[in-house]
Amino acid sequence: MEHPTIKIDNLSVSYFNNDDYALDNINLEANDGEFICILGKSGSGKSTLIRCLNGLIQPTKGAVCYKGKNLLWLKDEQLRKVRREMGMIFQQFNLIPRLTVSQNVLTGMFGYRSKWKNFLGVFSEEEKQQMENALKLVELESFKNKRVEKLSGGQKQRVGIARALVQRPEVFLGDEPVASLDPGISEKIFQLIKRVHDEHKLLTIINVHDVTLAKRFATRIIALKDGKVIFDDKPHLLTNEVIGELYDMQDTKIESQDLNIIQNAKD
Ligand SMILES: Nc1ncnc2c1ncn2[C@@H]1O[C@H](COP(=O)(O)OP(=O)(O)OP(=O)(O)O)[C@@H](O)[C@H]1O
Repeated sequence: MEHPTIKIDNLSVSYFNNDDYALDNINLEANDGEFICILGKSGSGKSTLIRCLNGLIQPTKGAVCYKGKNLLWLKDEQLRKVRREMGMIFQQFNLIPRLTVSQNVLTGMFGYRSKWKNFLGVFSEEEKQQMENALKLVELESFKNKRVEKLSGGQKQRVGIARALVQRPEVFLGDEPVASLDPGISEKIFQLIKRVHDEHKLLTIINVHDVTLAKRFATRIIALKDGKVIFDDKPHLLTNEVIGELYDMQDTKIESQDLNIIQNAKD
């Protein structure tokens, strides 16, 4: 039997092992080809959910399964393999600032190589070619010898995408990847993520505050409120009423310009 790429069963997470749940009984399946955006107010549980998907956070109750395997049951080596198949980008980029663009991208291959090769920093011609291809896709070939600390936020996120790409991922995760970027740059980063998604036929799951971006790029939107899923459907079905409920604006008539205010109101 074919398993869903990701299946979440009765997932709850409490950071303090008490009744205060960051995620409260989540159930969902996600499959290759889906471009899922997770929406929700600050503190609604978006980051917690995305970090459960690759085992960075463990469930307090319930299970996260990747291709039919419960992450909790995997041995360290198996979990490393799963993580290798899940490229991830972050709000603060998580790059190594003093290293160059190409060195940062090459670190994305570490999961495929021996420890001593990583320690010595020796890469084959094929690996270097993979790095060049990824930099070409994110249009940073001419920056490859530049230190990452000298780059703009948008360029740093493109390095993050290239690093995730050389992992040869099957799942692409983003934890607020555009929250620190200007709207125009955010749009470009989403276009790039969509291109990577389409070319590699990935399952993409991205946390985002920007309702407009989510509606434009996602094939499915999941909305979280207080750790619970309150909407899980196609973007065009995300009505202003649901958006109002999501952001506690039920009594306000939401006009399209309000979406810009919502998306910029992080806290
Ligand atoms: N490391 C942690 N220790 C304790 N509580 C945490 C931790 N991380 C998150 N929480 C709590 O869990 C809840 C969900 O947080 P989470 O970061 O998942 O939400 P979020 O929707 O991603 O928020 P934001 O948009 O601000 O990043 C919040 O109440 C938060 O305070």
